[in-house]
Amino acid sequence: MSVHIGAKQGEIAETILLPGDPLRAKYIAETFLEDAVCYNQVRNMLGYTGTYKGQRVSVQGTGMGVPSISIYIHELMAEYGVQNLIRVGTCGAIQEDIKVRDVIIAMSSSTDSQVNRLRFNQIDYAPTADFELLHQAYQAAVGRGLSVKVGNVFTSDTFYQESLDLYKKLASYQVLAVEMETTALYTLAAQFKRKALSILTVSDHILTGEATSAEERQTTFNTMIEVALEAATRK
Ligand SMILES: O=P(O)(O)O[C@H]1O[C@H](CO)[C@@H](O)[C@H]1O
Ligand SMILES: O=c1cc[nH]c(=O)[nH]1
Repeated sequence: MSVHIGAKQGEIAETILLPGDPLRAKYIAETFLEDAVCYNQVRNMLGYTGTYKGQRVSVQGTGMGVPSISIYIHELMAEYGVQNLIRVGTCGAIQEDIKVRDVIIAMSSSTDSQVNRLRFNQIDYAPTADFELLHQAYQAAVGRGLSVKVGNVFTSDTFYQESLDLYKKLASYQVLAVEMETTALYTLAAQFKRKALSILTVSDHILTGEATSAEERQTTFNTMIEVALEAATRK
């Protein structure tokens, strides 16, 4: 096992879905994977491996924020050889034409986290999605008639803000939504020369206050998972 993941070598697939919430990992495994087996219960950060349309796929909770996801994806790539990493998360929209339940594919991510400034000696690195995964996910989403937006998202170190001024400014520079992990995912995947993508369901609108019910979130969430699995397993 690695420090935070209790799996034996070979128990984790090369392709993995990454929700923040470990109970969402359980839900995905039970709902979408066949013969799913739980490989991790350390810190209750559940991880499962099963098959989707005959191909091996894992799903691992990452927790919330850059430090937490960084630990899990570092170990998944360094210790378990994971190659394709797709975050399936929620986000808060900041564009007027984006509504709750829409699906966003993060082409790139801006951040207020200092981790990349530290990593790159104060320069601004631009964390970017893997183009092939992005293209496959976009095609899968459009093929389902989904309202999907592709663009820059903001990875924040804070969930609660005292003022919305920064988000209004980011919106005016075409940033689509706010979440808390994508910058770390794209940067670490690049470091390890692996493929990564973030697909996000809009759970709330930060500027209008619009929010989804739990039932609505579930339905949209299912569609997003199908898009992620299709993108991950397309040949
Ligand atoms: O739904 P998940 O994947 O956890 O993602 C979003 O939700 C959490 C905040 O509630 C943060 O982790 C944010 O990125
Ligand atoms: O990080 C997040 C996720 C969902 N909604 C938000 O407002 N922020």
